[in-house]
Amino acid sequence: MKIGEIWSNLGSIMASIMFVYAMFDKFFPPPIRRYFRKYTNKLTSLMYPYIQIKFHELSGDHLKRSKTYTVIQTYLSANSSQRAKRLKAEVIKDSQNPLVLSMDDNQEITDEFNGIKVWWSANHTTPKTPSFSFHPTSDEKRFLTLTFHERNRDVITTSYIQHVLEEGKAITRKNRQLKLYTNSPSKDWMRYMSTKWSHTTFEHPASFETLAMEPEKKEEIINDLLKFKEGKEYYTKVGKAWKRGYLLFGPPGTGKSTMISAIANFMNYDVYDLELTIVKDNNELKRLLIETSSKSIIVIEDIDCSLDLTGQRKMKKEIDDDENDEKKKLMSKAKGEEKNESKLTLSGLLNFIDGIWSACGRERIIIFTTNFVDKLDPALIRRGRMDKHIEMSYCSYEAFKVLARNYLDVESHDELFPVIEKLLGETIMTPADVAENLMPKSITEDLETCLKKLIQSLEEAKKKLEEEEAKKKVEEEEARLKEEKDKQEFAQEEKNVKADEHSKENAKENGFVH
Ligand SMILES: Nc1ncnc2c1ncn2[C@@H]1O[C@H](COP(=O)(O)OP(=O)(O)OP(=O)(O)O)[C@@H](O)[C@H]1O
Ligand SMILES: [Mg+2]
Repeated sequence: MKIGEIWSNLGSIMASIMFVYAMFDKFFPPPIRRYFRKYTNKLTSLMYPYIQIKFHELSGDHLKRSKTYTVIQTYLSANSSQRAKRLKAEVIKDSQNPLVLSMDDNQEITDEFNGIKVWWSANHTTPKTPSFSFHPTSDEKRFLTLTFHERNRDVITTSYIQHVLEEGKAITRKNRQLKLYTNSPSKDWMRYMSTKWSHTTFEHPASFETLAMEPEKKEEIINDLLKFKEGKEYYTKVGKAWKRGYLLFGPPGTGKSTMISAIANFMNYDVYDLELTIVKDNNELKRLLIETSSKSIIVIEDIDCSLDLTGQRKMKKEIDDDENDEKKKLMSKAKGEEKNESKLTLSGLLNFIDGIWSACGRERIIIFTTNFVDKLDPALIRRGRMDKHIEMSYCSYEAFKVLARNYLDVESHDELFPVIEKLLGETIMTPADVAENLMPKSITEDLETCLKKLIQSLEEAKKKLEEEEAKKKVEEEEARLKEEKDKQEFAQEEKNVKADEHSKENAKENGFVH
C-alpha cells in the first residue's frame, strides 16, 4: 500500500483523535493531561511507525538553494524519478544533459537500499498570508521528504543518506560540462593589471582511444592516472599533497596538446591553461593558483618559451665565475629590464608547483609541455615536481594503426600496411603529418587513395632524410679533412718555427750574430 493511501485512511482516525484531544485539553487539569499525553504519544507511534526527514530547497540566512537538496534531486532523477507518474522538466546550466526530469510536487517514489524500502516525496508549502508585491515573488517553500520505518533509523540516517549524497555528487560530476580556463587581462586597456581566469566550455573530443601511441605506453599512463585518482588515502598516508606533475616533451605535432585533452576527458577534470608570459609577478601567480579548483589540470604549454627560466640561473652562475666587464654590464641591463617587465622568477614558479601554497586544493594535475627538454632547468623538472616524464615521439607503426582506425575505420590492409610499416621504420614522420595524409580531402578519395598518399609522403620523407644524411656525411667529411689539413699545417708551422730557432741557435754558436 502506498504511503499516501495509508495517510488518507489514517486521516479520519486522526481527526477523531484530535477532536477528543481538544475536548480533553479543555476540561482536564495539567497532571492528568501530562499522564494522558505520554500514552497518546505511544499510541501514535504504534499506529504510525514511520519517521520523516525533510530536506528544504532554500537554506541559511540568505535563503540560498541548498546544495544537499540539489544533490538529492539529481540522485532521485537518475535513480527513481522515472517511475513517478508526473514529472517536472528543468534546464540545468553547465550540464551535458541540460534537460533534467524530476518528480513533480506531491508525487511519491520509492527507493531501496540493502533491502530496506524508503519513500521520497516532493512537497511544497504556500504561505498562509498572501503577500502583495509589484514584483512576482515565489513564497512557496519546497522540500523533499524521506520517509522510512523507524526500525531502520540507524541504517538510513547514517549509510543511506551518505549513499544518496555520494551518488548524487558523482552523477553531477559525470554530467557536468568540463571547463577550459585561461588567464587573461580583463580588458585591452587593462593589460598592465592583474590577469584573471576566464572560462569557456571544454569540448575537445580527444580520448585515449583516439590517441596514437604505443599501447604499452598508453596503458602505463592510464594506470598512473587511475592510481592517482584513487590515491586520496595513500597521499594522506605518505604525507604528500594530492597532486601529480607530468612533463610532456617531444617535437611539434607529436600529440602533447592532444594528450592533455585526453587526460582531461578521462579524469573529468577542468583545464586551467596558464599563460605565463602575461603573469606579472610571483604574487599574481600565487593568486591565480589559489583561484583554481580541485579536480583540475593546470597546464603550462611550451614552458621553454614562456620565460627565460633557464637563463636566470645560468646567468647568475656565469657572473660569479666570470669577471668579464662586458658580461657584467649586460647582466645589469637584463636585470633592469626584468625589474620593469616581469618579476616572475624561476623560484616563484617552483613554489607554484610544490611550495606550501600548491597544497591549497586537492586532486590536481600539473602538466608542462616542451619541444626542448634539455633547455629546462633541472630543478623545474625533477621528480616530485614533474613526477612523470612522457616522451611524445614520431609515429610508430602501432601509432599509425590507431590513426588509420580513427581516420579511415580500417584495422588492416594486406598489401599497403606492410609497406607503411617498413617505411615508418626507415624514416620519421609526426603523428600530425600521418593524420593529415590519412584524412580524405574529397568524397572521391577512398581508403586506398589515402593510404597511398601516406606512402608517397613517407617515401618523400625518406628521400629527404637520406639526402640530409648524405649532406651531413659530406659536411662531416669536409670538416674532418679540414681539421686534418689544419693539423698538418699547424705541425708544419711548428716544425718551421723549431727549424728557425735551431738555425738561429747554430748561428749564435758560430758567432754570426752580433
Ligand atoms: N599522438 C597523436 N594521436 C592522435 N592525433 C595526433 C597525435 N599527435 C598529433 N595528432 C594530431 O595532430 C594535431 C596536432 O597535434 P598536437 O597539437 O597535439 O601536437 P603538439 O605535440 O602539441 O604540437 P606542438 O609542440 O606544436 O604544440 C592534432 O590536432 C591531432 O589531430
Ligand atoms: Mg601543443
